[in-house]
Amino acid sequence: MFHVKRAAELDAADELAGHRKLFSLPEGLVYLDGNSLGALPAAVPGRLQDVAGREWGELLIRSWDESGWWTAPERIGDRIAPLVGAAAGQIVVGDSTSVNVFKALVGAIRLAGEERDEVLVDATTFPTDGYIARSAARMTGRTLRPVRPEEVRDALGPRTAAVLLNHVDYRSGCLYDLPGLTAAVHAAGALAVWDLCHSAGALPVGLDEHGVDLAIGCTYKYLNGGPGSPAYLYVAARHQDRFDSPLPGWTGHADPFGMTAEYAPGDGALRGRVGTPDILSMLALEASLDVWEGVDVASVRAKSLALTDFFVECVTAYAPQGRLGLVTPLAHAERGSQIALRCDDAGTVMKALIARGVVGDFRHPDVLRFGFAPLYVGFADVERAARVLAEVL
Ligand SMILES: Cc1ncc(COP(=O)(O)O)c(C=O)c1O
Ligand SMILES: Nc1c(O)cccc1C(=O)C[C@H](N)C(=O)O
Repeated sequence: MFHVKRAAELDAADELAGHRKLFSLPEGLVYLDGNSLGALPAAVPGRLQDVAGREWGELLIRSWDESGWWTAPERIGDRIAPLVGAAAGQIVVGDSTSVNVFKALVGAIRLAGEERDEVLVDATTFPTDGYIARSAARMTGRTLRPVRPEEVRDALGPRTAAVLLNHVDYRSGCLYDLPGLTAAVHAAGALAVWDLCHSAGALPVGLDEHGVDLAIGCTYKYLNGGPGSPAYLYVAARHQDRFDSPLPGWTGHADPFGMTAEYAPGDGALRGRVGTPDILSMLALEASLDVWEGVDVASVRAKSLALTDFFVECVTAYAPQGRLGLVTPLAHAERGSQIALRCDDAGTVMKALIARGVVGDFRHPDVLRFGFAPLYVGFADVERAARVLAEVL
């Protein structure tokens, strides 16, 4: 009873509580998987109908200009920029995260110069980053060295060209020290490339403030862009002139409609563009970003920590002793916006939870993962999730 009452008090005091009505969520569902696929902002279906019916159906090819389709990648990049602490003109939206990992890492290796022949990658990373890093290193004649994030500082040296790191680990929910690690990478004369998939929209990133070189992230998690929504690429302004994309497609050309045989890169963020933007997904993302109007990322972070603290508190109070192990660090400075719990039969437990209306996910081999999206998850949801988890166990 204590935790039910406490949840009601916390919800009553929650300044972001009003944002939940901006989302379409099934009645009675506790959705704790916004770190994999964010919920649907209620305004998106109407906007998509307009894009398909009027902009595509009626205006047809005129929409590239008249509906602003052509400039959508940079325009939407500028909408994402304040959420990750970047000034305008440094982010371009398009392609998948995997493709942007490739652009960013090869771009960073090229910026670092020929004499630096080693690339460091987080050994515990979400697999696609590791796969792409291996290929990027192979193609550029560098050696790939996978290291655990805590080993990065010792691994840096005069050979290091670039380091690809995750701001928040997808499995453990561990938040890494982006300012400190970026500074260490710079002290070694290398470039830092950060994957923001699990932090953007959940906590302050401070790309400009901390001097990050390049970054990428998806938009379908805490940014609620929808399944397969395009990812983004950040190239710090100071690197843009020398950023040499390994995928120099025609839409990143200085004069795309000049259709010249020679490639001449465009200025600024648009140099990160490749081919024709995926307009339907991109404009769904643009509409979904309206939910951030007037939202301060610091208040999102404060609520995220309160939600995750409360979840740990409820699980500790309700769950049978010894059945669960906490994977995510308790220290706020080391925690993203998810709680990962180790449990022997995690796969079966998660299926049972989902059947009872509490959606999280299972990650091999034994992790129950719960993501807390502060714009639409409340404290009563948290209490219910912990209670149902305890019942299932
Ligand atoms: C850290 C990280 N990088 C990359 C990806 C995915 O890449 P893509 O959007 O290309 O599927 C994910 C999750 O899907 C992720 O968690
Ligand atoms: N991107 C995904 C997809 O297309 C299907 C299923 C899941 C995903 C994910 O986002 C996985 C996610 N990056 C993770 O943290 O596990």
